[in-house]
Amino acid sequence: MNRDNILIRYLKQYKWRYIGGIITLFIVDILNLYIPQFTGDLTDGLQNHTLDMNGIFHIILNILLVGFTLTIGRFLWRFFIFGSARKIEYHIRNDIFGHLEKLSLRYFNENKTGDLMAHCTNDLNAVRMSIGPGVITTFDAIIMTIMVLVKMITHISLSLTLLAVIPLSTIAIGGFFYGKAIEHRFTEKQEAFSELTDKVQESISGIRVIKAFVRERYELKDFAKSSKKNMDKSMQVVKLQAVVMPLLDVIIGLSSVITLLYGGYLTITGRISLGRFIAFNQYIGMLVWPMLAAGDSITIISQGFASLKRIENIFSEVPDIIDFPTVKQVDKLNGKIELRNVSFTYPNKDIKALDHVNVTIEQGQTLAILGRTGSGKTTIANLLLRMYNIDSNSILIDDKDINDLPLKTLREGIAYVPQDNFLFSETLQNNIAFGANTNDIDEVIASAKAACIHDNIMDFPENYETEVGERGVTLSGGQKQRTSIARALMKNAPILILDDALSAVDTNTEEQILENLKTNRKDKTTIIIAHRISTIQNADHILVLEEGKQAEYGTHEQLMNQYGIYRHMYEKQQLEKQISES
Ligand SMILES: Nc1ncnc2c1ncn2[C@@H]1O[C@H](COP(=O)(O)OP(=O)(O)OP(=O)(O)O)[C@@H](O)[C@H]1O
Repeated sequence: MNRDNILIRYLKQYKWRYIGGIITLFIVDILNLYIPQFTGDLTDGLQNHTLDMNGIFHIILNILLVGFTLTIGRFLWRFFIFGSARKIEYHIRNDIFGHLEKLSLRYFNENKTGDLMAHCTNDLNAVRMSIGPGVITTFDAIIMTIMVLVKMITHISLSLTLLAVIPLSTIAIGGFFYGKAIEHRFTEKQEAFSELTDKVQESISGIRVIKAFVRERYELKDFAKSSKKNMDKSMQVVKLQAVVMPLLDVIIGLSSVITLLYGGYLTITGRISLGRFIAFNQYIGMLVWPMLAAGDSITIISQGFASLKRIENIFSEVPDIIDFPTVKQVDKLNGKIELRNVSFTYPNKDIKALDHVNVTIEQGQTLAILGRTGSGKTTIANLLLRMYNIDSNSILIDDKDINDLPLKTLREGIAYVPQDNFLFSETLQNNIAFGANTNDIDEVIASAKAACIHDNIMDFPENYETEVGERGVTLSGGQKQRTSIARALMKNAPILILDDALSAVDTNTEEQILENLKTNRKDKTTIIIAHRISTIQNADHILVLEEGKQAEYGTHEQLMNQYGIYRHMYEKQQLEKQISES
């Protein structure tokens, strides 16, 4: 979708409203032209004594009627065009969000949250301004200019009108270069704003760390730097406007002086009447606005284009984790998993996160993954969830290549407890029911009981209605972890992945949760990533990773007999246990 297509697609949807708005604007501008004509007729009538009181009332009535129609017309074009611009802004914002949701983790690893937020707020605002006030100002300026010129030529004098056109042409030429310059400066201003938004977002999210490390002063300095950059870039836009706007005034002033001089001469020499001279002055006054508006509309539209280009960058990002053409019709998973010689390197990294890993788990079995930090455990979870693409026939689920499974079926078939236990700023009930098709409180309670968090929740004043704050800040680490387990259990998926999900619970609770899993997840597959051998020793298969490589693989007994890393870890942990108990 290129930049023109984005706008045209949305504008097309509202074309009748835009056409209605522009026609109304056209009518308003035509009617506007009659007011100078009426006042001119009034002046001539009074000067030549050709008007009686009835005639005066008649002209005033006409002015009032035109005034009334103008009021309605102005309401209508505002309603049509400003209303459509707001609606288009609403649609683009939703579409950006929808598109962002389709993009892979790679995109979010490479792009900052604050930057994306700025696209959805500030840039969209600039686009709305260009398709609302920008459109109105441009059309109004063009229509008004043409009409006034026609009226001046037909009603007053061709030579006078030509004098008025000369400054107009300089504005048109200058406007082109001004537009380019303002678009460039505005892009820089929006980039600085993105950076600033990102700084605010990151600092507020990390406020606990900032306080704990007493980095408030440093952060403030850093923030002030971003804020200054934002101000400087805004000032560059303002400076350009500040130079150009008075120049417009000068051009307009010069044009008025010349035309007034020449118009005065024509009146004195009797070539035009006094009434026409007055009407002409009013027409000149009516040309001032379109000329000023030309500056405004160039600014607004150029800024809109600069922002549209930035928004277009999001839309042009093609989602890379999608259903491939080879996708098969599969509605649900059973739970057999096979990793065949899996090797994987993260985008923009040289080191292999996984290196020739081979694992087979039948439906209903449990696989435990052990290994030092950074050995590739979470990477296996990422690949099973297809957060990143992997070569065909490396991972098979239910004997089918993972790339041939519909993404929806795959992710619906896996319940995942991530390491960071992210919770939404919602009630506990809604958080636990997040991935399930129901919000039923009995099911929520059953899952919470299985995750050993129910008793804690019942101690909260509002029980399951308790709001957990942003990212779950009002809960302890262990409570967050068990809520996250409850959320995964409630999904009741054929495959469950627990990524270091029992690290913040004591050994008794851990045992209880593992026991509950055994009964609740009979015939369902479970992958447990852990550091404690006590967590995983009953698993059907144990995979020990070392720098992405499959160091050991087997059951507890088999690995104990190998006298390798696993046995070493086991003995070390046993010793630690004995020391802590003594
Ligand atoms: N999004 C990413 N982009 C680039 N490299 C990554 C990314 N995530 C992880 N890595 C790298 O891949 C390797 C394996 O990371 P992974 O998260 O799988 O380790 P892990 O065994 O789960 O570690 P831990 O026990 O600390 O959670 C590490 O070297 C890590 O730096």
